[in-house]
Amino acid sequence: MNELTLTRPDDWHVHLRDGDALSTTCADMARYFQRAIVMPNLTPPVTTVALAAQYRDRINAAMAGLPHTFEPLMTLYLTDQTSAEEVELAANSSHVKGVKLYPAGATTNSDAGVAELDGLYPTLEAMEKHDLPLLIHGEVTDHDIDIFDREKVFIDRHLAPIAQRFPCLRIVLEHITTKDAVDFVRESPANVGATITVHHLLLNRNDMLVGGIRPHYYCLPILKRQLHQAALLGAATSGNPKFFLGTDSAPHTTHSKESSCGCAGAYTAHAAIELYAEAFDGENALDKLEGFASHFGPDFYRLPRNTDTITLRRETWEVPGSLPLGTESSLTPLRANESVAWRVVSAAS
Ligand SMILES: NC(=O)N[C@@H](CC(=O)O)C(=O)O
Ligand SMILES: [Zn+2]
Ligand SMILES: [Zn+2]
Repeated sequence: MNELTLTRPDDWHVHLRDGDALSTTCADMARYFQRAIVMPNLTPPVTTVALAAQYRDRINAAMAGLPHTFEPLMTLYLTDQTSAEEVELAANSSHVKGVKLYPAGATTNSDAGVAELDGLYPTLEAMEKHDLPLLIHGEVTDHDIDIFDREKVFIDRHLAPIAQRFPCLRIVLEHITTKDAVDFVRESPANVGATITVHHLLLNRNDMLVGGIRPHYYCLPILKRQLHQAALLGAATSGNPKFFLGTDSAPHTTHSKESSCGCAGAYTAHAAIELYAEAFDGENALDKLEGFASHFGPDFYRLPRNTDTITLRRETWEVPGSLPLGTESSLTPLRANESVAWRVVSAAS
């Protein structure tokens, strides 16, 4: 297959950042995605419906003048202080589509996250009652737990009990990286789903660490061994509607990643749907891309599927070595100075 037409896709997990950065992060997202679930890990974090509305306005303002715009779907950052009233307000708002749980210290800008998960139960009860999805960065932060085991231990210690106690709560385990996560989600009821990034489909820890350390492949949860990558590819291309597209495109300046203590996050928004096409092509599963990229996400979030299409063609193009991040900074995108095998040739609307 050399050409593929899909319902226009959406991205169910992205970091757009704020301020000046929005001018480039939004433009990259608006290339082909119609909607995106926007992560709330700003400094300070987006903790209320009012702050989310202001952030959405800044995103929409940054898109003025673009040929195509996308619709930002906002999220709240869950803290020990998130009240049942705020949850109800969010559920009744038109713009907030989920609440994001970051275990304190688990990832970039998660210092305000939750330290004691048991204390959250009244908030989760309100979310279940008002049918507001819980989105999770699923890693424990205990110092004695090896970084490669943190997702599995989170599932065993925290996610399994939460899913059991709140059987009607819709849960998205974000950016899954292990066979353990695939198995947990697959075996859970239909209210538990997962997003999968394109970098976790295309790479494993050997790509990051053999022959030299590649800081632009460093993200959290960290790339795992090849058997986990294979399980993710299997899940994404299975046609199971529990698994859907979430890029976790997370810009950091080149300078802050190429450092003695580099930041976690991979930038993929410049080539996201094209790289997913490569990953699915590698599995001979291009026929499964549309479900994963364009159908299962809106179905899970109970939003309408998009009605227009994009067309990809097998055609090689080069990714620049550096891209602007806002007007002042630059970042190193995934595949910098290398080629991508698929290109979008038309986006009808
Ligand atoms: N994935 C990452 O490595 N980084 C994300 C945060 C996150 O999604 O955990 C970021 O905001 O930079
Ligand atoms: Zn995360
Ligand atoms: Zn993320």
